[in-house]
Amino acid sequence: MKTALTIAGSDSGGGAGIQADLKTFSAHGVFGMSVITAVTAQNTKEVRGVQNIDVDIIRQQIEAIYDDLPVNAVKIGMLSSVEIIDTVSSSLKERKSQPIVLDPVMISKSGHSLLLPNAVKALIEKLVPLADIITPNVPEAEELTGIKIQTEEDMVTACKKICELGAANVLLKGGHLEGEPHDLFFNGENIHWFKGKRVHTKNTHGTGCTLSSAIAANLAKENDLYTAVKKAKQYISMAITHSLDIGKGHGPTHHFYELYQKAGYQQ
Ligand SMILES: Nc1ncnc2c1ncn2[C@@H]1O[C@H](COP(=O)(O)OP(=O)(O)O)[C@@H](O)[C@H]1O
Ligand SMILES: Cc1ncc(COP(=O)(O)OP(=O)(O)O)c(N)n1
Repeated sequence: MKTALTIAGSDSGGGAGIQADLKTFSAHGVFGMSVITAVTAQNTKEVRGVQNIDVDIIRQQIEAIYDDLPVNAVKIGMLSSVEIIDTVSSSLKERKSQPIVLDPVMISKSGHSLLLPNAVKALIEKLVPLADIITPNVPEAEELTGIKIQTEEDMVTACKKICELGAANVLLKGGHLEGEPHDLFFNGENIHWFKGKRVHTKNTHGTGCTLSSAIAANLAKENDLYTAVKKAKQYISMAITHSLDIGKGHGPTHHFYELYQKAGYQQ
């Protein structure tokens, strides 16, 4: 069985973070492992509190996994401080080889900051060059590049700038723009649009986490990067189509393996 590791924060409400990642891995038939970097007190409406995990225990979690278990792909999510970014990047550098998907989590849908402002520079310098692909949403790409993104042309300009920052590949998610949710893939040379159809629902909590961990799961299963993104886009579209109307805020994406099989999702 293939394996994937998520290095991210815990969402007590189960819709985003580590919980969304592990559900996504399972739905792909991939064995999931986790390194928890922060615990959030969160539900579909709000983030009430955040407790970062001590960097020593973050390092120990990574070492415990790599000293014993195979890791076929890694997804990085919420790493909120410079210290945590330094710890994770230096530990992963030592362990090389596996593909890394970086979701540069900055702010939750409910508006809570999940990355300290002084940590953006560390994310760019330490994590971006380590990743095989980075998957910012529009506000995150704006923060990384300083470019205001309002159109698909702006997305192209921002993707190119993110590659200049050292990213090998970029998937800039278009969910925050008006119109259909088209995501732009740029590999440093060519662009490709992964087109979506907007599902008119408020239940989109954890969409970014779900997409990035689906890419990681598909990479763990030895798909090439383009195919991994293509399948992940199919997966997130279904996960939003069948999202759950639970909680009083943004309900979560849906992750049942049988549902995806019935809908014809090609694993
Ligand atoms: N309402 C929607 N219907 C269909 N796809 C969507 C919708 N909202 C977002 N997406 C897709 O979900 C993925 C996550 O996008 P986005 O919401 O922009 O990221 P984030 O959760 O990081 O803010 C992208 O592939 C995006 O195109
Ligand atoms: C613990 C934790 N990590 C990441 C996020 C952000 O997740 P995302 O998939 O971008 O979903 P929304 O917050 O935008 O719904 C999070 N909320 N919590």
